[in-house]
Amino acid sequence: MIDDLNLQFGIDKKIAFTLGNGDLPKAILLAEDATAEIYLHGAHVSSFHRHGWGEMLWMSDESNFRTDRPIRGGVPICWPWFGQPQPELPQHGFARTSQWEVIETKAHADPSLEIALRLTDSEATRQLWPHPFELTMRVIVGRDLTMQLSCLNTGEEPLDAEAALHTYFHVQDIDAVRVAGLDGRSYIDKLDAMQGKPQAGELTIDREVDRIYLETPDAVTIHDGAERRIEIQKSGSLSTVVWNPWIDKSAAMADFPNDGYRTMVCVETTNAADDVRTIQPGEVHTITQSCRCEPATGPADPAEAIL
Ligand SMILES: O=P(O)(O)OC[C@H]1O[C@@H](O)[C@H](O)[C@@H](O)[C@@H]1O
Repeated sequence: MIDDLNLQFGIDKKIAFTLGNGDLPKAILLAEDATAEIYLHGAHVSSFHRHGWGEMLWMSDESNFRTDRPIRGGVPICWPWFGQPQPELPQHGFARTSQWEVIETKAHADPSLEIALRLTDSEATRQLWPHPFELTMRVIVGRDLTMQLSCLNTGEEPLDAEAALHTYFHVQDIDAVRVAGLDGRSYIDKLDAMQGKPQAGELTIDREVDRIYLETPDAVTIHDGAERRIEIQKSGSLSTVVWNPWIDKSAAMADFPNDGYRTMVCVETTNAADDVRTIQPGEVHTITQSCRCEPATGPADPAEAIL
C-alpha cells in the first residue's frame, strides 16, 4: 500500500508516504516553510512544524493509533455531528475513525504543498447516518496550515451536517494563555447545563472549559503564554469551540497525559449548535481554517520586515 501511494502520489523530496504509529499510513509533506504529517486514518493532521518556530499542534504521547479509535491531538475531524446526539452514536461522528483515500497531491509555485483526501458513504456509514455524501479534506502546507473540509451532498434529499476541525494547539503555559477575538460573543457553556453566557474580554483558562461560541465569523488569536501567537482565520463557520479538560478530566482520559492540559488548548472551527448546515442535493458546503504561527511581537517572518 505504501509503495502504491508513493508511486501514485509521492512528489520527489516533497511528499512521501510511510507507516506511522500503530503502522497506520501517513503522508509527510516537506514544504519550504514547514513540515506536516497527515494520517490517512481520519484524514488527521498530526503535526505542523513551521521552520524556526516549532510545532504548532499538540499531540498526546498516550494517543491510540488504532483503526477503531480517534487519534488524540492534532486535528481530528468531527463530522457529520459534533458531540454525541444519541448515546448509541459515536462521539463527534465517524469521519475521525474512518480510513480516507488520497485523491491528489500538488506542489504549488508559491511554494506550498497540498494533499487531498476523500471519504464517501459506505454500508458502515449509512448504518449510522442514512445519507450519501462525498467529503473532501484539502490540507495546504506553507507558511500557514490551511485545511478545507468540503461536503458534497450526492443524495436526493437535503442533509444536515455539523462539523469541527477540532484543533489541539500547543501552548507554552496554560496559566498565561489568552484567547482573543471572542469578546462580546455569547457562548453555550457545556459544563453549566448548556446555558448561554456572554464573553467579556479575552478568554483565560484556569479551570475546565468547554464552550460553543456563537456568531463568530472572525479570526481568533491564541497568545500562547510565551513567545508565540497563533492566528486562526476561517470561513464557512459561524461557531467556535474552546476546550481544555483541566485536571480531573485529563486524569480520567486514558489517552491523555495527566499534565497534558497545561500545554494545549483546543480552538475549533466548527459548524455546531445553531450553526448546523443544511446541504441541498448536488450542493457543497466548505468549512476552512487557516492557522498561522508567528512570534508574539514583530512581523510574521523576518523577511517581511525588509519588504
Ligand atoms: O474525547 P473526545 O471525544 O475527543 O472529545 C473531546 C472534547 O471535544 C470537545 O470539542 C467537546 O466540546 C468536549 O465536550 C469533548 O470532551
